[in-house]
Amino acid sequence: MLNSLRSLLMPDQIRLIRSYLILLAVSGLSEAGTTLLLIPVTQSLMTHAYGRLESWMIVLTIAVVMTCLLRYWQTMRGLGLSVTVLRTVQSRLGQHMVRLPLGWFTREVSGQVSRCATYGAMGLASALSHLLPALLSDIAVPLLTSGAMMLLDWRLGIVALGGAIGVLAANSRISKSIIRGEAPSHEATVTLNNRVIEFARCQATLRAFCHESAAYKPLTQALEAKNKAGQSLLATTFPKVLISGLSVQLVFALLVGVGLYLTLSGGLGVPRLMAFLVLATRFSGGLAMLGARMGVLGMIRREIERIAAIMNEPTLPEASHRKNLTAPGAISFRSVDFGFHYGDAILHDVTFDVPQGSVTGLIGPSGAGKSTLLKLMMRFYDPAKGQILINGVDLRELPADQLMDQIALVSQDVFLFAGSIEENIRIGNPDASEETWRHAARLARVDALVAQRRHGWATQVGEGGCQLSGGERQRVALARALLKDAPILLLDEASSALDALNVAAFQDVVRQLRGKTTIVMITHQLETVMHADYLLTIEAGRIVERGTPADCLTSRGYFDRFCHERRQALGWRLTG
Ligand SMILES: Nc1ncnc2c1ncn2[C@@H]1O[C@H](COP(=O)(O)OP(=O)(O)OP(=O)(O)O)[C@@H](O)[C@H]1O
Repeated sequence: MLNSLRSLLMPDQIRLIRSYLILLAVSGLSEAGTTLLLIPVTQSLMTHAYGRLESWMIVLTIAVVMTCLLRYWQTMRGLGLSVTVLRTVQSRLGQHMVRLPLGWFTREVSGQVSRCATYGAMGLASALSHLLPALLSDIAVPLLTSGAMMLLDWRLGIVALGGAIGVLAANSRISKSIIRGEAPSHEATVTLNNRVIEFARCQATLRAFCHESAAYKPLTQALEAKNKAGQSLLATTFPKVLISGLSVQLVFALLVGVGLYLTLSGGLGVPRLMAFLVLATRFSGGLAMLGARMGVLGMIRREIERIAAIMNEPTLPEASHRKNLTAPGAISFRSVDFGFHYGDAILHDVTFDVPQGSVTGLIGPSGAGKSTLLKLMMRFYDPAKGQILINGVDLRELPADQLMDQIALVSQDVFLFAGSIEENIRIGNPDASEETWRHAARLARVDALVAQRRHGWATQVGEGGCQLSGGERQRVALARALLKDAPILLLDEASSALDALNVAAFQDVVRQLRGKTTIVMITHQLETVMHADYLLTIEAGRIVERGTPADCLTSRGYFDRFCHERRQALGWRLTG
């Protein structure tokens, strides 16, 4: 467990946990020692030795006060530590996830991640502040009380120790089998989380295609599966918990029986029997709690292992030193092969150069691999073979932040953060002056859209930008990308959702940046393509044409067909 914790926490936090454990042990010993003082107190009481009783009562009072103070100190330390640990685990999880290859973020991990970041991290934090103190005290109490019984009569001590070992061994087996049985319930919970996220995200599609979105079948099935898994966990756990409780009661009965037998046979006086019964009650209470908490600890250990498994997912190897990029903006692909999954090739032997400051149009049929090329330029994935270079430097040799400084992206699926239009644009460069960001917004024609809104720049865009139209979202995203002022601008279908007027405005932006910024754009707009300096045509993951639009036309391949189809469509629209 400590090993898993090491991968989640900072070394100084591990040290803090160690010193906290020592404090817990001291506090647990103090509590158990206080319990032990009940022996002389009870004995003095039973033998009417009131003088000694008074002295023992003073010692007991001091011990109780000390235990309370230690408890208070330990509680405060525990709470502070649990808050720190919760924050650390959640932020390290976040930091790690931004370095994972995008391929890891399939839909099916969102439920697992959200469970780990909330339930798992909270479980770990509360284990430190609540479970561990109780657990240590549960360990200390049976240990010390059985030691005290040993002092009263060695036979009682032996029975207590033997009983404790038997109960703990049984409980360890029981908690292991409960944890094994919990796996299907955990899987069902993760699946349910995934379905709930999907249900919330895909409401529009659900309403359009499912007559009753409330009865979305995969969600209903996931709920049923979760219920079934929960019930079956309960059914298998209940008898085990019962056995665990019974085993403690058996040990208690055995202790009482042996105590009574020893008293009746004259081996133990009544005052000692009374002291023993007090100890036996405390002993069995502690033992019962220990059994229950061992099970909870096992569950939390599983949660820690699940978080650690995410933290151990290999990140994309990253260079630590920034490189000197003398003329940033040039992009080169050298014999690149790529597939999202092992053995599944999407791009084959892709080689091309994009000169610095040029405008390059990327065209090709749907599914040919155009967006994948842009994702590789952003290093969302590494190629299986070959090299991708920016200004002659392999992407793998650039630290992630330096690479991200080089590139701005307007993707196919524009994502805006819940907040105002202004905030969404300023994400592109939070330090930009008002004049600069407004200039970027004007270039992307966001000012026109803002002019129609009552709240102007403060207009809220909603989660993911849902309160804006597709074209409006793209203009805000374009302004954000322009504000970043990166040497490379990648545009993926950025004009597909814009109307004719906005397409023209969009082309204006491209014209304005030509020569200063390297632009690679995926577009299906004929006019935009014709204004590109160079074209790259990709079919089935292979570059089949490259050169100026005029060069590509002469090869009478995909680009020729593309122009023909667009002109026909235009003619159809004009006459239809
Ligand atoms: N995350 C992914 N995992 C597995 N396969 C993927 C993934 N993303 C894309 N693909 C597959 O890779 C291929 C290329 O996809 P890509 O999105 O690059 O095509 P595209 O040329 O941009 O298409 P479009 O013009 O329709 O957007 C497709 O067959 C697609 O199914």
